[in-house]
Amino acid sequence: MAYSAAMKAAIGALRPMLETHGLGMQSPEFAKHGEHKPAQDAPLVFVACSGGRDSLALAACARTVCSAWGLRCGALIVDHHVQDGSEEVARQAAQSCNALGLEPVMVINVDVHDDGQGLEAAARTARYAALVKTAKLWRASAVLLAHTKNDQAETVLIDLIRAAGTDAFAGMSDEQLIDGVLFLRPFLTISRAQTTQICEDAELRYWDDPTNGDAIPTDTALPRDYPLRSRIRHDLVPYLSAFAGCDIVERLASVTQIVRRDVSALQEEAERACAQTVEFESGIPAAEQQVKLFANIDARALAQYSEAIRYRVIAQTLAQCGLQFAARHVSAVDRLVSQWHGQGKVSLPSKYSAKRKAHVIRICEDVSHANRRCAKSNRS
Ligand SMILES: Nc1ncnc2c1ncn2[C@@H]1O[C@H](COP(=O)(O)OP(=O)(O)OP(=O)(O)O)[C@@H](O)[C@H]1O
Repeated sequence: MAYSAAMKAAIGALRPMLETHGLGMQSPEFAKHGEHKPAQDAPLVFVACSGGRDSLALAACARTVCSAWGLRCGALIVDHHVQDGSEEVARQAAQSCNALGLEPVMVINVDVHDDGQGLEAAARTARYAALVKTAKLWRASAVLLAHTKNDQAETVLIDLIRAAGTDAFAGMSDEQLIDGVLFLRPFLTISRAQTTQICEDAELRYWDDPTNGDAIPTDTALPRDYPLRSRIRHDLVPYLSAFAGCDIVERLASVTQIVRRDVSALQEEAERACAQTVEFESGIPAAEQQVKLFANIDARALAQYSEAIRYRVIAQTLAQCGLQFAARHVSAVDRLVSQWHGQGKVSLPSKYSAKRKAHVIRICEDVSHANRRCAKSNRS
């Protein structure tokens, strides 16, 4: 395999991230250069591979690093069956991963149900569920995702368009625990041009998703029915770069690194505040329905915190109750905390509402407020 500058940069990004998570060299005997056969019970790292340039480049780099350090390295390819020819794309991706020497290489078929969130979001939900399930089954130490610096910049712009608040500038995290499975994004400092170069150097045949709009000339705007991410990549990013006279991907990606530090400090404080002021309890499940979570917020205790922390605690609480809420719901609940004058309940999505009685704000289904006995809190 050719060790181009792009490959060296990508491996340089991957190695410290694996080491940070205890996935470094498995034995001093692996200090010698070259490939080493991992022990049967060596930690297993999976690459989530779509067959695109980014994840095939990651597969090549991960296989190189893992075989040098005595780690096992496999690939998970999810076939969503939502596009024509997806079986062939998955088959080709599996073939490339096998040829690179990854093992095991698995194609996972998923059913995508669009319950109103949109096909793209439904596919993502199904994909992560499949990755989590398989990673657990194989007791994998980590699943690597190939989001690049370009994906990061596009994510910031998408979130800004959707008015996601401060966290929009933080972009994606380079590590994330989902249902107990560690997901790592080692390529957030690597560009799409670099992953393309790695694939070309290694003669890896990658697939370009037609909805990315790569086939449409750069001077023609993508039709509005293309995914937002594709339109941002194809139209907005080049426009912003030309407008600002700089590489806007580079700028946005470096902003995320700065903001992530601040956001994680705020988030840690919010989690502490949440532990001190919110209690969750299970609602009574209707037949065959999932148990719903209700919450009791100690409004007097929460009022001691700054607005920034209060908003995070409330947002976190609503999210944990499984609600798809908007910013206006958070500020309305906050008014029960910070501008309390005996006002009525705040209506929330999914037939939930928030109602304050004495110093306790109870968040539950509307019908359950009626059954509310005096909400107890062990704090006064
Ligand atoms: N079908 C899939 N199977 C397994 N992993 C996937 C799949 N789709 C996406 N991923 C993982 O999620 C990452 C981000 O997905 P996204 O759809 O944003 O990227 P992509 O354009 O498909 O990236 P790539 O160029 O690697 O294919 C991918 O790089 C890959 O690691």
